[in-house]
Amino acid sequence: MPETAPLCRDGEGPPGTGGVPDPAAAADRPQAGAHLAARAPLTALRRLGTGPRGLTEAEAEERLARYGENAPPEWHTPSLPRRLLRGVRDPFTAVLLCLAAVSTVVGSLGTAAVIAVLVSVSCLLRAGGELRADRSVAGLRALVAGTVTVLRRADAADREPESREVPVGDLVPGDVIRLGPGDLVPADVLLLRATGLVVHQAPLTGESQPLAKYVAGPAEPPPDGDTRLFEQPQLCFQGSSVVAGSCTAVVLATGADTRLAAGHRHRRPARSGYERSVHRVAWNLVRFMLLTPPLALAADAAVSGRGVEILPFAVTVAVSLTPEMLPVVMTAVLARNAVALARDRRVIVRRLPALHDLGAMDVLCLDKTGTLTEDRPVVDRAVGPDGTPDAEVLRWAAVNALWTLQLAETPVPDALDEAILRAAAARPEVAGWDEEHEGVAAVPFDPARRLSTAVVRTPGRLGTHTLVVKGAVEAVLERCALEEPEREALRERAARWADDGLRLLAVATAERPAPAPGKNYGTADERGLTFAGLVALRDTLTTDAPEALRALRDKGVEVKVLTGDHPGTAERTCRELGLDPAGGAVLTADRIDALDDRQLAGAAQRATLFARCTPHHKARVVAALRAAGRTTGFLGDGVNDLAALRAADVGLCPRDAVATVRESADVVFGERPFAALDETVTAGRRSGVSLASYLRVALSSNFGNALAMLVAVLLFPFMPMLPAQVLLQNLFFDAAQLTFAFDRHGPAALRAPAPLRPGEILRFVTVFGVLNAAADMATFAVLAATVRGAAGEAGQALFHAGWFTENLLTQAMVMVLLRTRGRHRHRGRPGPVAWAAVLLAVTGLLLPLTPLGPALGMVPALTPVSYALLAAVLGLYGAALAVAVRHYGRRLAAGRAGIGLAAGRGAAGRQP
Ligand SMILES: Nc1ncnc2c1ncn2[C@@H]1O[C@H](COP(=O)(O)OP(=O)(O)OP(=O)(O)O)[C@@H](O)[C@H]1O
Repeated sequence: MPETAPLCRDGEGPPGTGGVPDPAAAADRPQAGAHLAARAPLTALRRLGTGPRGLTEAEAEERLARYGENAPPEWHTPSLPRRLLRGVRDPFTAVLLCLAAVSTVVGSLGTAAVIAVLVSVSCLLRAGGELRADRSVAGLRALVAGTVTVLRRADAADREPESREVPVGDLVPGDVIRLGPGDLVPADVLLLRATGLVVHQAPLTGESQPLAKYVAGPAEPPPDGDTRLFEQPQLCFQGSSVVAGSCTAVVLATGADTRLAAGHRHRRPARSGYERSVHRVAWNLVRFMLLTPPLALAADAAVSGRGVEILPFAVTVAVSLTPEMLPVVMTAVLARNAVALARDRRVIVRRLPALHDLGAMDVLCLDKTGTLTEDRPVVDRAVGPDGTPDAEVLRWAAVNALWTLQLAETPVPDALDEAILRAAAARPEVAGWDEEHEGVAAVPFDPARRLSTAVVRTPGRLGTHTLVVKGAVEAVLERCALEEPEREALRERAARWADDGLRLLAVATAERPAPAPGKNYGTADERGLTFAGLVALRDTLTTDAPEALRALRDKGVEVKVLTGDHPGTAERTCRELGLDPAGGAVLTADRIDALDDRQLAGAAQRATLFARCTPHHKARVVAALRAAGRTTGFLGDGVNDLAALRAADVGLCPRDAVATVRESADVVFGERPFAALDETVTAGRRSGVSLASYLRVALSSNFGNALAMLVAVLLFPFMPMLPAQVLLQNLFFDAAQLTFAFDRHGPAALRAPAPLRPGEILRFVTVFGVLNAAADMATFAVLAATVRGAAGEAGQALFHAGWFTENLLTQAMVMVLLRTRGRHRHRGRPGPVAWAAVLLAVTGLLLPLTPLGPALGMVPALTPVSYALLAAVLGLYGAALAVAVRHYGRRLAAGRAGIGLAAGRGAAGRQP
């Protein structure tokens, strides 16, 4: 807050109008917010057919029927046709459609028809899967839907409104609501009163700097155009969040009429880290696919002089590279794990792809208060400047808590204020504290300033006001008129108590002459204060936190604590949790400030505890960890955690977190977070491992086949497989791969974070693709040597049948052997992938024998010698695959350990 920022005076809001709604005047449509905002609050209230005391229940009900539910735009899921259209925009589908067009032009209608079937099946499966997944997420979202504090009256005769919580969806234009720190602005609203209000409007404007909002004076010019509208001080919009301060406001527009809904229609959701990795792999493949037909044509023309007659085959090779089932498997895996988490552990995954990031997470940052502690602190003692018990200190602390709560109209007190009010109410030595003072002005608690201020009339001294300031020890002491040694001694006492695990608040007061009418208090008045004393509070650790954090560390997730609290208190908490803060040095906010981003990336990796953090520090630390290549999660519950939560790869919060945090989090825990943390991470890993398995299997098999076909077309004077055969076996392989969505994994595969590294996947695909192509080449050699008259039509039909069978058998083998990375094999009953592989192998063996075989140009009349030789090729390929997978798994493990060591050493060498 700037030094001159005003402290709001009580009663600055519009005077009451009697609140009788004027139905005849309620002609303004709710979306006409701009011109309503240009009017004085009273005129706007009248136009909306409401008053400062809100609507009656009957009016609210009638308006709800008229304007509909106040559902945020992201709750509206697109229809099936819209999803189908979106599926066509997928790069693979687009390439397939281009290839179908080329096939049609060159007269290969069969190929075009099969591609069309492939595209339709994959688009339908994908759209259906997405629809199901979105429905589940919408259902889960409803479980964490927020509420808002609204003023409503039972009927028109009822003069005093009741302030109560209603679901955000029930809000209607004309409702009068109250918002406090951490609240999400639930609709487009016009401020009636505001105290120190600061909102974050990034979801609407992209502007990351929070903006002060206040009730504009009559001299303010009216708004013109949308950009100005967001800057209007008296307007707040759905989707913004309250960073600090509080307000009473009237609802102008809800649901589809809000500015957020209007903007949302044109916005695409941002991609998660995991989605970006998949996208990178996909684009590499698309490039290869686009290169394939011209390459095949050119090479064939050079070697055997054939022309465009091989184009259908070249197109088919490109088609066979596509992992058509990628979107389907991805959506199905995510939805399945998310639904299981919600059902079994009451964990709600609000953004499905976040589950992958959770699986890849290797560092989890936690805020202390409310997450690691129970958030029900109790006052332990209150002492004066000399360290002896002093009831006056508790009295002033309670006065501050009461009046900041009342004047700032914060909907609920925070845990520390609540504890102070409880203690003051229970102690006879401070009896009457709540009647002695009358509040004048207040600035509620702000985590960036770390203090709150109330101004009260001084009893018995007309024209004198008392400023009561309460907050973090350092923040209050630096505003007190103290000699340096005295200040230092107080700091040391606070540090000693903090080491004992006590949470400390300092209290200071100052008497000031009441300002002249029209003049406000400013933050500059919070100087030269008289130190009153310290209030010490005790907080207990969440019982299941130590065990859950140990389990997490055993799974390779590093734990770091980021807190606004005193380093001593936080260090003690860390020790009780089994974390060793001293091992990596405690980073306090002032040390963080002294580091640039690069230095912070190193220091943040080493430290376990970050104390005295403002929201900005927490976000910087999270961003620094991400910049250092760590997949970072953040678990927090307060408004001071919001920026960090948004900066993290994956944001987590408990269900009772403040509304903005709940809306920004990717994962919301329905019950105690630590009871379900382990399983949530495991579910994330399960989906990450499933998807990586699918990519490994699909891509290396497709790549190997394409490579073999390209070489074969150059070696043989005929096509090694007819386009229809390639596409059919592609279809069978695709169908079998759908089972990856239901794959089971052994504990070993889930023991470490499961990131998707595009480079690693592409290297794997290249190595195993070449191995696959080598097996195919060996098959060609066997068939060429044993099939007599291969150049003739009958010989070709034999050749095709032989390769068709061998190809499906190798694909089945790849599904089983490349599914895991050697060491991670799941032991026990065969899972769905194994069964699908068996079915695929049986199809490969039997299909050429059915009437479909000859219809597709295959005659399976191979000699026993051919069969024996093909079996030998398969056996050798299987053995080579098993050895390569084992070797690869070992190298990967060694490489990761090496990387880990190197990073650790490097980081240790760089001191900030
Ligand atoms: N209601 C309050 N009034 C005055 N001072 C407060 C109040 N709440 C917190 N403080 C002070 O401000 C400091 C920072 O508070 P903040 O809410 O940012 O973090 P925290 O609650 O200490 O920890 P965490 O970041 O783990 O949630 C607190 O340690 C405390 O000293």
